[in-house]
Amino acid sequence: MDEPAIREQLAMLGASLFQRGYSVGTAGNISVRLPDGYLMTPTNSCLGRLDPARISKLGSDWSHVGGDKPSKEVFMHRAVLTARPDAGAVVHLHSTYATAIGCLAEPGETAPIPPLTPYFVMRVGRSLPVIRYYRPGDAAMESDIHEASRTAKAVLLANHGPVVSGKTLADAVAAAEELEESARLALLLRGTPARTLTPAQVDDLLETFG
Ligand SMILES: O=C(O)[C@@H](O)C(=O)COP(=O)(O)O
Ligand SMILES: [Zn+2]
Repeated sequence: MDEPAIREQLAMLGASLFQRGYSVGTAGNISVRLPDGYLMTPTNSCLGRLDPARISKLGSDWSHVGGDKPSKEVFMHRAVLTARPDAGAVVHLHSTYATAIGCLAEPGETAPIPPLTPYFVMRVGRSLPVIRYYRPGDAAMESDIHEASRTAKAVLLANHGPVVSGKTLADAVAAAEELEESARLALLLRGTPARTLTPAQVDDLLETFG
């Protein structure tokens, strides 16, 4: 896909997330890797009303080269995209159930959502590291997120929300949606003797689809 098509897709998927309640107000931000840099949602923009032409463009050195002022979370996105060379996009949301889990889990935990269903394992993977609280936009979060992202497709920011990567923008959005539904399921089943997938079943999924 060329850059104009990616800009259109970003606006379309942002609107889709917004319309289905995965993002409210001006919460969340999205980045996409390009051959010559990155696209990023502008700061204080609503994912539901992105103008493709005004989406921020950053150069390969992450400097702002076009469009509106980028999200204040450039460091968050840079942390993931530099740790995961195969990742083409990053989606950060404040989706309700994942954020709730991020308020319950201890920083340092790596599996705050149990492997209840195959699709969670297939989309998000074995681990979802919980990163300690940082003030939104704090550049200090970059090294923690970078380190955790070397071995995890997604991380959960304590008391803030999920940060999810994917090979493509569509993959990252699908994984963010799956993470939210799995968080919802985990909270629905909290305190019950729900059966989880076994380690062997998780291994089998990752070997087959990972
Ligand atoms: O939580 C925050 O403030 C940010 O992480 C966020 O979600 C929106 O910030 P901008 O992308 O700068 O609008
Ligand atoms: Zn945020």
